[in-house]
Amino acid sequence: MEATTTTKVLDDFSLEMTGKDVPSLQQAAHAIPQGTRVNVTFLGNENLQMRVEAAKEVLDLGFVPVPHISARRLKSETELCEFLEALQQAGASEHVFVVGGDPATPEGPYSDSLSVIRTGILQSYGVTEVGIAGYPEGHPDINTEALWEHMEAKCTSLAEQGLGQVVLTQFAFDAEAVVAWVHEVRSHGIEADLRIGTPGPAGIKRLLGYARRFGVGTSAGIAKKYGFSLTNLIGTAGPERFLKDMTSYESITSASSGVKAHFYTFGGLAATAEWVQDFTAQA
Ligand SMILES: NC(=O)C1=CN([C@@H]2O[C@H](COP(=O)(O)OP(=O)(O)OC[C@H]3O[C@@H](n4cnc5c(N)ncnc54)[C@H](O)[C@@H]3O)[C@@H](O)[C@H]2O)C=CC1
Ligand SMILES: Nc1nc(=O)c2c([nH]1)NC[C@@H]1CN(c3ccc(C(=O)N[C@@H](CCC(=O)O)C(=O)O)cc3)CN21
Repeated sequence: MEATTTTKVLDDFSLEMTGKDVPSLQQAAHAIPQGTRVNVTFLGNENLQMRVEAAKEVLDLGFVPVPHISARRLKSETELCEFLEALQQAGASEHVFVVGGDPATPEGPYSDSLSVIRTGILQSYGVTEVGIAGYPEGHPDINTEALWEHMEAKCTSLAEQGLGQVVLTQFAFDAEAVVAWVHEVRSHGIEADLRIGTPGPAGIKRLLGYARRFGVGTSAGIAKKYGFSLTNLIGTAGPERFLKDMTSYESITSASSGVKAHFYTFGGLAATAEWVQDFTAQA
């Protein structure tokens, strides 16, 4: 009974890969349902060609590519247009995720995702749906009020442009924080689907490293939620407990919740895909 509701958020789950993960995606493909959305990150150490080739491979393997666009990493409007053009030619421009980007100073004309959305040029390259970021555990450098203001402004602009919207969250470890955040999103009148960033199974050291890098939670808090000891970091940890805790709330599992899981794979695409497969089969 409990397992069935837990796995409901795994229906139509999505995954994330980097441009370097193309061989891993090929290896993992057997374990991923056709039509699954696969997001392609926009990392500073990868280029347009790698991002486009990854999106194309996602498509060729029968999945739905969701390329990321990092506003602050774009050096010019030309770079934005070149990327969108290449994606459109590959048939991979329908869904995109537009995010601010980590550079402390913007590298070009866009200081935030709203300015990319407001250019109004996304749909001229075949974009029909835009993902935006959400932060159930807050953001280390952006105050919470600004996050809500920007989320509302982005949703308004997308609606005005007739573009679909989905909120994809930063990965989280605290199920209660996610549940509270889902309520808050809805109380802001935002009806978009919510894809909850979930860490795929990974070595504990690696998980804590990514959490520190992106300012999510604290090691002590994560250890407590996941039930491991900070004195022994050997071994891997998966999101079983996080998903079970989150889906013990009807607001998450009800048919109208619009809540789905999105897995950050942290270099373990096949491990994550197989984990979802096993977890669903055991339920
Ligand atoms: N959620 C995720 O999966 C990912 C999140 N990020 C990071 O999330 C942050 C914000 O992205 P969005 O939510 O799209 O915000 P946004 O672009 O909608 O901006 C919201 C507010 O935060 C400010 N801001 C944006 N990026 C900033 C930064 N790096 N440093 C300081 N202030 C910043 C903007 O000027 C604006 O006032 C960025 O740092 C981004 O790199 C990056 C990649 C993936
Ligand atoms: N603020 C913020 N910025 C981000 O860039 C970001 C987030 N948050 N949240 C999670 C996603 C996941 N992201 C990433 C970023 C880098 C790798 C990465 O460095 N991968 C290695 C290979 C894997 C490894 O060895 O750990 C690589 O070489 O690219 C993976 C996922 C980026 N993302």
